[in-house]
Amino acid sequence: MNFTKMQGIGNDYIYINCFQEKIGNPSEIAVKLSDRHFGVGSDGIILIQPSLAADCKMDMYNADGSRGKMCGNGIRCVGKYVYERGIAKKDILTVETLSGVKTLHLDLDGGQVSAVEVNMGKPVRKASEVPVLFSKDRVLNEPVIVDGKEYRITCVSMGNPHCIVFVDDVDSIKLEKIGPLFEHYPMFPDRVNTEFVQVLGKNELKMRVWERGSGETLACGTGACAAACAAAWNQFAERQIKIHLKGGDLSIRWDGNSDEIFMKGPAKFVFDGTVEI
Ligand SMILES: N[C@@H](CCC[C@H](N)C(=O)O)C(=O)O
Repeated sequence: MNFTKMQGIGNDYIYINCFQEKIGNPSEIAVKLSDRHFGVGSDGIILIQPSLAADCKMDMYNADGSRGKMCGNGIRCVGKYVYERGIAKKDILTVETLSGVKTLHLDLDGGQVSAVEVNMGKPVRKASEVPVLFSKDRVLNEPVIVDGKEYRITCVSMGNPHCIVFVDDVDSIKLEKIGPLFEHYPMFPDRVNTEFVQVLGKNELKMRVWERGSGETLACGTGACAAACAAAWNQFAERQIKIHLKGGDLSIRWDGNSDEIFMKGPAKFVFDGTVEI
């Protein structure tokens, strides 16, 4: 099978062009290829497929084989792939995802895509949409006890579920230990992506993420949007925010009129390859 490895600020996935390849067992392939010792090595796989509703469709699987409904860093890479590999030579693209059709604006530089802005849609702040078992309709800065310590959580759905935890110092968080405890916390029946966020200023956040199904990743696009929303919602920050993640920076803008969140950042090819599956 032919594949292309790509990354968006270090959140790396294996992209499979399903205009050409047919795969019947994506979950198994995600587990096999994502393995960093016995496979290609990635945070998961993303299938680029034909769509009746948009220029293409994206179907993503985490490294453990579970399916994600949306992937912010992945969708920017899909935009670059679709444009540069000639599937749709348009600087405004639409991509169908399990959480709806998203519109992408490509920045072009000498025929190459240098950055992509994605309309990520409206954040959903209802607890039932995350989904989270909580007596309140909205989970805003609520206390929870994890591993004997109190954390304050805010829950946001960006098509996929996020639990945002504001902390004083993200670097001191023992993510390998605390990440899985949040992911499997009984309050989240579908597991959850957890973002630990430090407020650096009204327009600047620093974030580390433990992703459902992939563990610590260098960045999470939907997580960055959820963190921006949670920060504004808690009045810790304004609606235009730069977020520093381990793998690089994302610019997030939450439009006050439309309630839509726009995420902008880079997308890069790493290499093309062929693998036996
Ligand atoms: N890395 C992604 C999100 C991938 C899916 C997530 N782990 C889930 O299961 O919801 C991003 O950049 O948004």
